[in-house]
Parts: sequence; structure tokens; C-alpha cells
Amino acid sequence: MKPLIGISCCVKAFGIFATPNHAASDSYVRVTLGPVGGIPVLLPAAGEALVPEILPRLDGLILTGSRSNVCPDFYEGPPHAEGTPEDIARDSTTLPLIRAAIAAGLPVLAICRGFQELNVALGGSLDQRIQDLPGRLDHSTPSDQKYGPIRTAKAHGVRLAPGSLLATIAGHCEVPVNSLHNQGIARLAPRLVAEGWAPDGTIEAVRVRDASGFAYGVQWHPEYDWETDAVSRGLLENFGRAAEAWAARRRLPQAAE
Ligand SMILES: N[C@@H](CCC(=O)NCCCC(=O)O)C(=O)O
Repeated sequence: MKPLIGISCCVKAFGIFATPNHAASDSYVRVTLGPVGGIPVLLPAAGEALVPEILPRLDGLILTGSRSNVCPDFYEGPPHAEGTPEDIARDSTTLPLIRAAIAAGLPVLAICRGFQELNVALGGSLDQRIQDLPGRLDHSTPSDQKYGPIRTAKAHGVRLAPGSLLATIAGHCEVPVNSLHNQGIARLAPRLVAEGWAPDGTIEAVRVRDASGFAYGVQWHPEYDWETDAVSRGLLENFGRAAEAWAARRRLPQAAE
């Protein structure tokens, strides 16, 4: 049986009455069914009470990207600029979910907003508009950029730490990535190890130092280019193998008490 992969949802108002919905991009469903080799399970932003009930049923967890931003209250940051999208229901679900998943050793792949949530969940902080910081690139893609291939195209290089998982997958230490974010890691959480950097020093890849299993995050979007990018595909496949191993262990008969 294929591993069950939890996919974090956002709360989004859509439909003719703009009522709240729990939603995740189809790209995460497709990569889960594709290179990850699992079965996607959408996780509603239903709060911390969901965590102990759902975690034991999962074999892996993907923290998805989103245009919304982690509420600064969770990292003692300044209030967002007026109009910055937030999703407190998602934060209130994913931050405890990440801590519990890491503690349990469940395979975790954190992408973009999910990468930022991983850092905040483990005690780090975020810069809210890195393009406004001296010497930093603009890592964002205009939200009015309707032409998908431009929005998700390669935007800059990432230098990888020698010997890191991504450098091992790539076979070298410099990879091109897409870039669709305004925020970025400011204070790196103590349990995270940076393993990839943009030319302006923005942290783009991390590993959980003491995780007992696969626990990685990337600021870019491997789900957008895995069909043409071997590093993105390799990261997703490595996560899938970790989830498959977790699922096999979960199905072993429990030793008699
Ligand atoms: N909102 C955060 C995280 C950015 C992010 O997850 N971007 C993906 C957006 C989805 C898309 O446009 O395809 C930030 O701005 O840093």
C-alpha cells in the first residue's frame, strides 16, 4: 500500500458567497501521486486538536506554499504591512503539527511558506519583505503575473552545502531555482541547519539537525518543475522513499504486550 501523505491546507474564501474553504494547490496532489509515490490526504486548517488524531495515520507530511504569511505573533515580529495576507487558522494547525511530526520522526518536506513555518515552529523568525533589505534580491513574483511559465521560471541560483542531500542529488553545489516569496528566514531556528543560500545570502534550504527521519525544507517550489528538474524530482523522490519506509514500519504487526 502506498504511503499516506498529509498536505497542509489554507483557509481561502471563494465561491459566490466567498465562504471559507480548506484548499491546497493541485500541484501538491499531483507530485504526491507522481514522484512522491503516495496518496494525498488534505489536512484542513482545523487547529491543534487535529494533530494527535491525524499524525498517527500519516506516513509523511508536506507543508505547502501559499501567498499568505505566517502571523508575526508566532515569532515576536512586527505587525505585517496593511493588506499583507495572513491565515491564522493555518498557522494554528501547521506549527504544532510540524513540532509533533518532527518529534515523532515522521518524514517532513516543507516548501516555501511551509519552509518558513518550519523555521518559526522550531523557534526562528522571518523577515517580512526581504526585497526591502539592503543588498537583498527581490525574490517575489508579481501576483498579477498571469503567465505561468514566467511566474514559476528559474529566478536565481542556490549554492548548496557540500555533502548535503541536495548537493548529493545534484552532483554539484549550485542549482537554479524558481522564486515566489517576499518573506525569508531572519533568525534560523536552533535545530535547523542551513544547506542552501541564494546569491544575496537568503537561506533557501534547511535540514532539521536532530530529526530521526527525513526533515527538509526548501524556499523554492520543487512541485513546479520536477518534470524537468532532476534536483526537484530527486528531493520529492527521497521524501517519498522515506514515507514509504515509514508506512512499511507502521504496518508491521505490533509486538504483543
Ligand atoms: N507568502 C510567503 C510564502 C510564499 C509562498 O509560499 N509562495 C507560493 C505562492 C503560491 C503561488 O503563487 O504559486 C512569502 O511571500 O514569503
